[in-house]
Amino acid sequence: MRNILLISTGGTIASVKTSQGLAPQIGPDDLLGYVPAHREFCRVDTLPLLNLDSTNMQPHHWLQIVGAIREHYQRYDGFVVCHGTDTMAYTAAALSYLIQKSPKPIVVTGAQKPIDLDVTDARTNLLDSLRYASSSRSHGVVIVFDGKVILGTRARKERTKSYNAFSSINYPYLATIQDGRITRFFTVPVPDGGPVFYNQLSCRVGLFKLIPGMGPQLLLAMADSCDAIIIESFGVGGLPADPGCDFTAALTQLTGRGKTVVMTTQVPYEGSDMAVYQVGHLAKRQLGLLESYDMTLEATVTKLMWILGQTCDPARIQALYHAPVGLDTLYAET
Ligand SMILES: NC(=O)C[C@H](N)C(=O)O
Repeated sequence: MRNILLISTGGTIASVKTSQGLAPQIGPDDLLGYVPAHREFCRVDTLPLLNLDSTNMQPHHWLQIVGAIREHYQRYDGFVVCHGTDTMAYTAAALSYLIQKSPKPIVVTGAQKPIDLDVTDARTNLLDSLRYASSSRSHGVVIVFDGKVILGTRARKERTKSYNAFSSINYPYLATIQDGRITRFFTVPVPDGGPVFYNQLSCRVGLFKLIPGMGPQLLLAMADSCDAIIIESFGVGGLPADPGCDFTAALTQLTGRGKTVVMTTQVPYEGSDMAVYQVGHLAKRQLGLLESYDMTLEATVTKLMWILGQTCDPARIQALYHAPVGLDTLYAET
């Protein structure tokens, strides 16, 4: 029988109704009490780590989760982290950078409805997660939700209310879980030499979402508090150069100040490719912008936080950014 550590951090799964709306109050022992069938395939210990609506989840909380997994890594075969859905994709991506090459599974899960309701997705999600974490064929950071297994670097919350809240972006689902049966579509090889833990992040990463008519002033204002700025542009990625809102001078200024600037897209699927159009080509070739290609925004943000936690050397930042981690990108730029 496999030994699993269940770590609770709050979220709807652990919430109860209060006069001010849902608030997380159910601890991990009680969560486990709702899924007695887990006893057929695993032994579970519990760790009440945090009690947050995931809107309040901060990078220092990610480091706390990593610290807990690191401390108990040798003692358990797998880990299940119960988490709110709102920022779950960020946490799963952050854990994928902070715990690399893990031969043991680290499953992040949650629910759209509290576990104490009669009609809820919480019990299925928790039981599926324990089952996936109990398999010797599982490893690395994943989200298990609504019967799907999604790579930690590829998840995005796409629905605010439905049970099928999460999608895998620009990458197939690893597996489905239905009626207790895991169907694996392919096996991601376990990298040698793991696990590798990291314990530093930088919060000096910002996001600038472009809308028509917006000038570069706000972007420039971000420079004081950010070492890396992600520009969420249109289509495959480009920068306006209209005389009324020309971004060229602002970008030259930012990169001249040593800022890392990454282009990503507002379009949900298929990613960026700045070389396609003149509006992107110039920014990439002349202004030295990086781009996210097929990476999710969540992965781009947390990868930059992880990189800036280690170095401020531009060449090293670029090299780390372009090196795929946890299959976060299928593009390798040299
Ligand atoms: N479904 C949920 O878990 C939403 C909740 N607000 C959270 O992210 O903590």
